Amino acid sequence: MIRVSVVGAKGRMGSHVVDAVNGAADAQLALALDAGDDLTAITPDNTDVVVEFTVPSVSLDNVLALVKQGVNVVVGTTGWTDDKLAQVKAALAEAPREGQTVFIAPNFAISAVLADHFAKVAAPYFESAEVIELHHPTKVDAPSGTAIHTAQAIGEARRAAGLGDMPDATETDGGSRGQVVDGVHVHAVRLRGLNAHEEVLFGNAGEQLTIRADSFDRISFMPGVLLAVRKVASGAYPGLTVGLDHFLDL
Ligand SMILES: NC(=O)C1=CN([C@@H]2O[C@H](COP(=O)(O)OP(=O)(O)OC[C@H]3O[C@@H](n4cnc5c(N)ncnc54)[C@H](O)[C@@H]3O)[C@@H](O)[C@H]2O)C=CC1
Ligand SMILES: O=C(O)C1=N[C@H](C(=O)O)C[C@H](O)C1
Repeated sequence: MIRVSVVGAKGRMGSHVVDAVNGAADAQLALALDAGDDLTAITPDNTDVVVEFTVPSVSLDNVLALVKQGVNVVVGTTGWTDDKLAQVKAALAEAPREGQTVFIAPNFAISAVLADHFAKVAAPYFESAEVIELHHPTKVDAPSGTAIHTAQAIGEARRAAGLGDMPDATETDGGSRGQVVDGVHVHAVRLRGLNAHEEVLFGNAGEQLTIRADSFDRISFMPGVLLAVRKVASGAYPGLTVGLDHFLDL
């Protein structure tokens, strides 16, 4: 039995994770904590893997504290920058237990992970690429962590293929062209009724490729969360790993 504690357990994602762990034959819920609860209650004596879904402003501090407390962490919260990832790596280097793991996924839905992968494959073949993410209006961050990850993957693939800047004659822009992430324009839509959606547009003269992933319900993230919990509990991924693609045979 994998003993799983959930941090952010009262949130939209955390509450689904509590249900998913309770419904898994090989996992059992240890602690379910939320804002104001004492994180130091989580120790290797009661927990094998912590699942952290909180808010970008607190996630780094939670992860650093949990690493210091000797537990493995699966993180779904967004807001990760290179600087924050470097702090996690440094904390892991000083971790009290050998082989401790932090796993961070911008997105746990298989549709989103595959969309990201297909975008990486397509990127070298197109002159233009833009990312549009569409979410529920209660989301606090924009653009989404997934869209940033996708844009970075496209930027990296374009660089590796020796592609230059994308064609764009815009001379005046009051913000309509979106946020530029690694040379890729990213647009965020917030609309009542939506959950989590992403569209990647690729263009060449006379043709377009659209890759789209839709998460209609938060249950779509749960198989990925449980996969990550199992992989991390196996001890086969010491250190920091980012992206569910590492656990899929892509
Ligand atoms: N990686 C993925 O597949 C997904 C990631 N997300 C990300 O997960 C995060 C959470 O999203 P939601 O669940 O929709 O947000 P939410 O606002 O519904 O839940 C956040 C929870 O964290 C709690 N919290 C705040 N500060 C805390 C602290 N210091 N310690 C413990 N708990 C604390 C809040 O009280 C709340 O219950 C966001 O960053 C979101 O973008 C959301 C969906 C999928
Ligand atoms: O806040 C959300 O809902 C989501 N957040 C993640 C992100 O920012 O990419 C993952 C998914 O898009 C849902």
